[in-house]
Amino acid sequence: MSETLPDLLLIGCGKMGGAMLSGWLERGLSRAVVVEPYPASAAAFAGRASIVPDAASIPADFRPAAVILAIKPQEAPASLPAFARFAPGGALFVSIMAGRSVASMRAALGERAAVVRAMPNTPAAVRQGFTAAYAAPGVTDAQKALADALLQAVGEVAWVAEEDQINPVTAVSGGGPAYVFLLAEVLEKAAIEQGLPADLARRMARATVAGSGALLAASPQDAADLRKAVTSPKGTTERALNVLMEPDAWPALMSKAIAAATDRARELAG
Ligand SMILES: NC(=O)C1=CN([C@@H]2O[C@H](COP(=O)(O)OP(=O)(O)OC[C@H]3O[C@@H](n4cnc5c(N)ncnc54)[C@H](O)[C@@H]3O)[C@@H](O)[C@H]2O)C=CC1
Ligand SMILES: O=C(O)[C@@H]1CCC=N1
Repeated sequence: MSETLPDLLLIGCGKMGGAMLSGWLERGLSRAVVVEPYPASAAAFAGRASIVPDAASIPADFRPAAVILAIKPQEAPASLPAFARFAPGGALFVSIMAGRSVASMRAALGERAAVVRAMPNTPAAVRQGFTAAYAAPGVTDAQKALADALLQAVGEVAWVAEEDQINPVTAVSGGGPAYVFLLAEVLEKAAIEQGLPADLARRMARATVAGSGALLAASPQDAADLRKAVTSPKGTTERALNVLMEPDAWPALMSKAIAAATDRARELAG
């Protein structure tokens, strides 16, 4: 992997596109053009990337190696045709849109467009993301290597062999940070209910989630073993886990939640 990432065109600089751009800029990017109609969304990148409001304003001489599609999946049919002109030049389209299928993107970009579907997550902003990616037929080895380098620049990467596998990935790791942040929220609330001051509850919840994540990242042990290491026989944690791990509690709820999100990703195929 080269030290500096190649020229990129980012379409949509919202929460996820912005998170990835932060990571790429930190890593070193030769040139980035960002198409973002709402100036406030991209304001944090002024001076570090060229920000333009629409496809017509992209500098005529700009030849991006990759075009990152980071708009909402519902906006793709109306927005993508304006970028089809980059396909014949060999640009790789990397879509992070939930659900939106390769077939529907090629309907807008041209049937020969080289497309990778990737599903990152917001820890990419601190280069600790996880992305699973799928390379559509026709993507060359060099293009796949380019996508891999871009995605690795903001965290860990895995490739899947079947396009549909991106949909459960979207449910698990794409949305996963939201479930972890929800854990911090409900832990804080429960601490306050037990009489702790609000500022202490907030600090405890954040530090516990962040510290546990750091331990999990650093440890070769399974999550279950790290859990068991906290759980003294006949102790306090065991009492809490008896509630959380009842058959209709966390395990069943998580299965139901992930199935619901996977179904929604499939609905967004287009
Ligand atoms: N937020 C997340 O954690 C993740 C989001 N994604 C995917 O990333 C995509 C973006 O999601 P978010 O960043 O959350 O949404 P967002 O709403 O924060 O960002 C979308 C951005 O696109 C801009 N935009 C709209 N139309 C445009 C156009 N025609 N040209 C250029 N920019 C345009 C909007 O102004 C906005 O800033 C979605 O497809 C989503 O499925 C994927 C993984 C995780
Ligand atoms: O909620 C969503 O649809 C997007 C995809 C994964 C995370 N955010």
